[in-house]
Amino acid sequence: MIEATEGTLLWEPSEEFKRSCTMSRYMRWLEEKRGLSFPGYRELWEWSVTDLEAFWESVWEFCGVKASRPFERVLGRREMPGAEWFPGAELNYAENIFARARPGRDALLFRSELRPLAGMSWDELRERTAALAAALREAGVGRGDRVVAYLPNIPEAVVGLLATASIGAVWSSCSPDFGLGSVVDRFRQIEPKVMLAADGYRYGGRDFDRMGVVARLQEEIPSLQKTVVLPYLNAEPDTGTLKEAVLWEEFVGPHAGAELSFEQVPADHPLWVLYSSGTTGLPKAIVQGHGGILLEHLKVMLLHMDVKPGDRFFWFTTTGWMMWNIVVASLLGGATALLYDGNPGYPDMNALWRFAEETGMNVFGTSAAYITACMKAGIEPGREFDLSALGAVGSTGSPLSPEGFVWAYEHIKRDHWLFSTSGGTDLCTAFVGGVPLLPVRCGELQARSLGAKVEAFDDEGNPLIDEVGELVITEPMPSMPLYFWNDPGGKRLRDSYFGVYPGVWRHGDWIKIKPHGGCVIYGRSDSTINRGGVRMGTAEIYSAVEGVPQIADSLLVDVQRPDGSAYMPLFVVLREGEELTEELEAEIRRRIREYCSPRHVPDEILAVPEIPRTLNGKKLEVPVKKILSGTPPEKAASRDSLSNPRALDAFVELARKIGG
Ligand SMILES: CC(=O)CC(=O)O
Repeated sequence: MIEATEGTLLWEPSEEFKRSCTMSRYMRWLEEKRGLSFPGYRELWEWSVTDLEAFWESVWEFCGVKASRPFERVLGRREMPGAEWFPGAELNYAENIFARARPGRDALLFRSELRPLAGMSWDELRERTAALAAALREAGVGRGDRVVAYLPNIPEAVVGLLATASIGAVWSSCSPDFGLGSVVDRFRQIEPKVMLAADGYRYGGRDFDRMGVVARLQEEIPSLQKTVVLPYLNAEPDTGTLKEAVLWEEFVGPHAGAELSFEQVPADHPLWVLYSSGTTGLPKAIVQGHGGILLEHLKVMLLHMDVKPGDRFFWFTTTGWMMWNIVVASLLGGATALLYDGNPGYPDMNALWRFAEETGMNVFGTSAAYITACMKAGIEPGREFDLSALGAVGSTGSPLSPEGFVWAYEHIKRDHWLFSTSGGTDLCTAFVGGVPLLPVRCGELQARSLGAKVEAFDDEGNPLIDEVGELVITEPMPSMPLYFWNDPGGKRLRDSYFGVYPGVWRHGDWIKIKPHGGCVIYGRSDSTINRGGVRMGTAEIYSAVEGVPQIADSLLVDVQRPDGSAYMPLFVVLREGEELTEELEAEIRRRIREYCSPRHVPDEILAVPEIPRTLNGKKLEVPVKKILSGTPPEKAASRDSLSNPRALDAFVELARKIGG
């Protein structure tokens, strides 16, 4: 039995592992080509966040970026917001993916509840991408136009992204289990020309026909000129109720055999739009660029996740989470990207471990919540499956508990590299996490990533070591948002990240940086709720819940229990004379499932007299979450800053009951 205590040494890379990892090769390359020698990772990291230009230039060179025009400077401007990366360069993200193609080998391996295990070779990926790109062009899509996808995590989504990027258009995806309202709130903002949509999907053995939602999306998004329907659930979906709709094969078929060409775009040309939603307003439509994403993803894949040509890389995700973009980025390392669409707990909790055996998976990435669920289910993947190819397990989404670390070493396999990693949608990367040269300690992320000057700040903006503080990034990173869509003057972007510490990125997580460089993340300091790979701001859930006539107000928090499991209660304030009946609860759950996502249906619905609010009317999500997690109420919230301090009492009482 290994003791689940934070800081316990769980695994050390062997000398051979260290010698052969790409990070070591990069260090040898720096010595040989740049005359730079570093005794260890810590010194390398210090250099990477100090001499930003030299570091990012070396990543460009070492990783062999393909560009039709070189950059004039690495950083035009260094300040945040507004840093300018690689001015002068012209390139294409998709071209860089295909530059690492391994002819005759599988680019993708996929399986879903509807499709058996199958591969797609690099040649086929190229052909399909070329055909779709040509079809999009013919449909009038050009540089800067938006193509959106309401597709599951299947090869067509990867083809869609690469085709869109190849022609310089802008990609954006939502998973088909997102409800109508969430998709409209995202896609309508960016005025797409074309939508690629699946007719439905299967999850946990149940079929979900989405043609009704697709029809409603067409009504709600007037900019759409064409909808391409992928028969995924049904061989012959009924497109009768749709306007300007065409089946996938009819759309791309006439372009079979087209040549794939790559529009050359500046580094800051928009590549895709990701979304992050908070407590108020529409989800932020975050725009990231070809050059910035390419450099950051090459760094993460090659140096931090140590993805090598021929590796089989998997992360359990949907197309509505940035980890899907990371899965696509594994192609930059020459890996085969593994895609899985379905319920990871169906038909039982071994579903993904079975997939790991079938595919000879080398890297198994998932959410901390999934590891905790496996632990609770008492499964024994290491005993039941041949995981001999598995070298690394990655965890993200929320902090992995010490028990989760120990479970992985005791029940997956003793000799593997478990990296817990953290970052987010806003940069589409992990900026704290895996380093193949360092040991794994229980409950810790190994280190801050290269080029990521992550610090813990106190309220006054002083850096902290060995104390919990706000996670900030004090130097620009290339994958930071170029801008938010529809944010003239950049006000919303500034308010979102730079409002607390001017010129410094405040991420919205709590972090402790330990003296030896390991980090512990304590979850969100804001109120985004990430469940099973679907990240949603509470504003969207409130709008679904508060649309129920009997509900006057609501509050949702996702609390992590000490054993790592999640508890997500929804608090509702009922209108005068109403009662929280079973029917009312069912209606609330139905609305959340349909308008937001099934993953955000609460564990429990509880009636409270009032929702605590700040003096300027904001719901007190973080303090309530802290109280329910066991923080003494007087430390969690200052009653003076509340408009209704008495409202806290119900939560303090509940915390006592659940032993928080
Ligand atoms: C890498 C990550 O940070 C993923 C997430 O939690 O959204």
